[in-house]
Amino acid sequence: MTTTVRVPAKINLHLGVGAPREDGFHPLVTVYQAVGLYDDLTAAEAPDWRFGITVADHIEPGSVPTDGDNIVDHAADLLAAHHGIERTGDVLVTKAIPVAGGMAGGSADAAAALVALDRLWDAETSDDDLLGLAAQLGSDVPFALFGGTALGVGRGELVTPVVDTGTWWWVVVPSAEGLSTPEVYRHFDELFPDAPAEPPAADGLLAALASRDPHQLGALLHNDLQAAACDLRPDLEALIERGEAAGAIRGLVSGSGPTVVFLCESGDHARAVAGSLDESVVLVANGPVAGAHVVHYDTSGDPR
Ligand SMILES: C[C@](O)(CO)[C@H](O)COP(=O)(O)OP(=O)(O)OC[C@H]1O[C@@H](n2ccc(N)nc2=O)[C@H](O)[C@@H]1O
Ligand SMILES: Nc1ncnc2c1ncn2[C@@H]1O[C@H](COP(=O)(O)OP(=O)(O)OP(=O)(O)O)[C@@H](O)[C@H]1O
Repeated sequence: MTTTVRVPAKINLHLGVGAPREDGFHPLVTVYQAVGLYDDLTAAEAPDWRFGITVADHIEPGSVPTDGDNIVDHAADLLAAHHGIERTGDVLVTKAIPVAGGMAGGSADAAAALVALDRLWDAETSDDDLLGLAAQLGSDVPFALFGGTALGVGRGELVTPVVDTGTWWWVVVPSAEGLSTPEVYRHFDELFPDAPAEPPAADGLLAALASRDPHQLGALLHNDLQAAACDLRPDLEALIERGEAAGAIRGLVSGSGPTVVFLCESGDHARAVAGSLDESVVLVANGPVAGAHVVHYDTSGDPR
C-alpha cells in the first residue's frame, strides 16, 4: 500500500505576540492562511523504517536532517507510541516549502506524516487525538491539518477555522539563509521587554478578510515578529520596500521570517510584481488552500 499526502505552507496574516509565559512559549493571537506552496509525503509499506527527502531547485540540499532527527521521524514515533505499535514504513518527502523560512515547512511535513501513517497503519486515529499529537509536535502543526484560514491562540496550537471566501494572491520571496524561530522569539523579548501579557487581537484583520478587498486586508496585515526578524536580517526591510515600489499592496515578513510575502490584487498582478523583482527565487501562490490531504492512494507501489 502507498499513499501520498500533500500539505501546504502557511503565512500569518495577523501575528500578535504577548510576553512569554512561564513555560517559555509566547501567547499568540494569530490568523493563519494556508497558501499554495506544497510538500508531498509518500509512505509505502516496508518491514522497517526508512526516510528520504528530495528538494525543489530553490531549496539547499542538506538543509533538512535525514539522520533520524527529522520532524517526520518524531511524528512517526509519536503516532506509533500512541497506538502501541512498531514504527515501519518507507517515507519520502518531496519538499518545495522553504526551509527555516517562517512558512512552517517542518510542521507541514509532521502533519502530512500523521495523516499518511495513520492510513498506512490502518490506525484510525480520531481527529481529536490527531490534533493532540500534532500540538505535541509543534505549535504550527495543528493548523497544517486544518488548512484554509484559521484563528490560532494559546501558543498557536488551538485552532478554529474562520470563514474566508476571498482568493488572495501572494508573491513569496524566500531567502537563501534561514532564520531560527527560537532566536527570533528571543530577540522579540529583547526588543519588547514590556510586551503585554495579552497579545494584540485580530478583530480588524478578520473584518478585512470578510470584505474580500485586498486593499482593506493589506492595511490590516500585522506581524509582531517582523521588527525582530528585520533587526536580525536588515536586508528584509529593503526587500519589502522594493516589492511595494514594484506595486505590491503590502509586504510582510512571514511568521518568524525570513521569507517575505507581498499581497497583490490578482494573479496577473502577482505575476507582474514577481517579474519585476530580481531576487534569485520569486514564487507566486494563492490562498486559502486545503490542509494536509490525500492525493494518491493505491494498494501496491514503491515511493521512490
Ligand atoms: C512563528 C510561528 O511560525 C507563527 O505561526 C510559530 O509561532 C512557530 O511555531 P513552531 O515552529 O511550530 O514552534 P514550536 O516548534 O512549537 O516551538 C519552537 C520554538 O519557538 C518558540 N515559540 C514557539 C511558539 C510560541 N507560541 N512561542 C514561542 O516562544 C519557542 O522558543 C519554541 O521552543
Ligand atoms: N521535514 C523538515 N522540513 C524542514 N525542516 C526540518 C524538517 N525536519 C526537521 N527540520 C529542521 O527544522 C528547522 C526549522 O525548519 P522549518 O522549515 O519548519 O522552519 P520554519 O518554516 O521557519 O518553521 P515555523 O514557520 O513553523 O517557525 C530546519 O532548520 C531543520 O533543521
